[in-house]
Amino acid sequence: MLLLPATMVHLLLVARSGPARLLGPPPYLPGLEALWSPRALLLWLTWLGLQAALYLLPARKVAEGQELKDKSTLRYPINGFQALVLTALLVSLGVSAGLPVGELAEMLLPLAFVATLTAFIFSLLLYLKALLAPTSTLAPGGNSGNPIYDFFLGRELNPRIRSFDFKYFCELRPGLIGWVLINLALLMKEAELRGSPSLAMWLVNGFQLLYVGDALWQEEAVLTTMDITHDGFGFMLAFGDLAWVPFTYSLQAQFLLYHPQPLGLPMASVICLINAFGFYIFRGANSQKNTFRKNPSDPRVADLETIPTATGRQLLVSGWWGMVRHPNYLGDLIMALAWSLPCGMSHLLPYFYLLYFTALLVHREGRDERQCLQKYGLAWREYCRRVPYRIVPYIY
Ligand SMILES: NC(=O)C1=CN([C@@H]2O[C@H](COP(=O)(O)OP(=O)(O)OC[C@H]3O[C@@H](n4cnc5c(N)ncnc54)[C@H](OP(=O)(O)O)[C@@H]3O)[C@@H](O)[C@H]2O)C=CC1
Ligand SMILES: CC(C)CCC[C@@H](C)[C@H]1CC=C2C3=C(CC[C@@]21C)[C@@]1(C)CC[C@H](O)C[C@@H]1CC3
Repeated sequence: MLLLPATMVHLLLVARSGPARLLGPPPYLPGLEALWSPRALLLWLTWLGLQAALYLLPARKVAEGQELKDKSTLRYPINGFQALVLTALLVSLGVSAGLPVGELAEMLLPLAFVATLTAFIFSLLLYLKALLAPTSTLAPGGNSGNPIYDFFLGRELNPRIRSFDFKYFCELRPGLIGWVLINLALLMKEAELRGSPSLAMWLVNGFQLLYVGDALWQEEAVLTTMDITHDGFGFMLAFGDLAWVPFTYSLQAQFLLYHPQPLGLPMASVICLINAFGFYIFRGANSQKNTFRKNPSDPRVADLETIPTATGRQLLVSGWWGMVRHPNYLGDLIMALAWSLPCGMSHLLPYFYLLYFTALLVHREGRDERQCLQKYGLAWREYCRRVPYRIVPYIY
């Protein structure tokens, strides 16, 4: 809990330092005056308020989540993409009225600090709220009796006030949309400093906007992820969603602002192809599974080979899910590589996301395997026999 915020601050400091050495010591230790700013606090609270207001707007659809322990289901508004578009409109209006969005680039440190503070306070409130929650609403993990462990993992599965779902809100809105807004601010700052944004900055902005736009367009799919169906809402997700995502996922754009990299058109085209290839696998695999889970007789998936399980559900064993057991992770990792390549090969720092993400997905894959083995038993073993590789064909 201390190491994660410290790592984030280290990354922010190193990205703006001359040598930009990921593995070196931080260039300096920031004093409280560099971290604390009432303006950053006000900006951050306004941002959270705006995203909460957009969440409460009428949605194009209200989706039902997975069945809970007590056989009930929760309802979720599907209006994340709408929130992204409305935020973009508001930011465009602000920019045309002279709002200095580029200045955000200089406020990242105090903003990351207030986001971390918010995550700590929020997690504490969530922990206290869980003390009053009925046992049926608690998450399978995160209720060990060890307060530090439970504070980290989160005790309540879907903490809500009326229909406002805190975990679902945080997972997709303030952090994910904040990430692309920070990228945009870095792009505008670069244009201000150097006359126009570099090609590398355009690519990083474009690729990551595509990723975030896609996540919000496919918002309903998040309802079946283990974060929503299995994990409690505690410090790990609160900090991950509110601070880690916007301030470390934008590291490549931060690096480019302080360390401009030459990028020619031929190399840029190759990088675009790599991103497109990763996105094709990522989206293809995710859509195939989502379509199949919604309706196995859908003509787009009806011809795929499957393994029956004792639960009545089937497992896909051909198509994307017959290639490796987590084809979506493979696509995601290929995209992560494409986001770092525009930053050149001179530094390790822009590759931090790729390294961290590999570790996160390998760990996540292990967790998912254990849950699937528990859920599907012998059928899962048969699936593993038929599809022996986890993420990368013939390698892992
Ligand atoms: N950028 C980031 O920081 C992160 C991105 N992600 C991305 O989010 C997306 C969702 O990831 P995540 O929730 O981890 O995992 P998945 O979308 O891969 O979901 C795993 C679930 O899929 C179902 N499943 C597994 N194998 C099969 C099969 N052969 N046939 C049918 N169903 C199967 C099982 O659930 P069931 O059988 O119950 O349906 C399993 O529990 C991924 O694309 C991932 O890359 C994830 C984490 C972080
Ligand atoms: C702080 C820790 C080291 C780890 C925190 C993990 C979180 C940052 C991630 C856990 C699962 C996530 C998902 C996404 C973003 C990152 C977190 C919140 C997506 C929303 C990214 C876009 C994809 O299309 C869907 C993802 C679902 C899981």
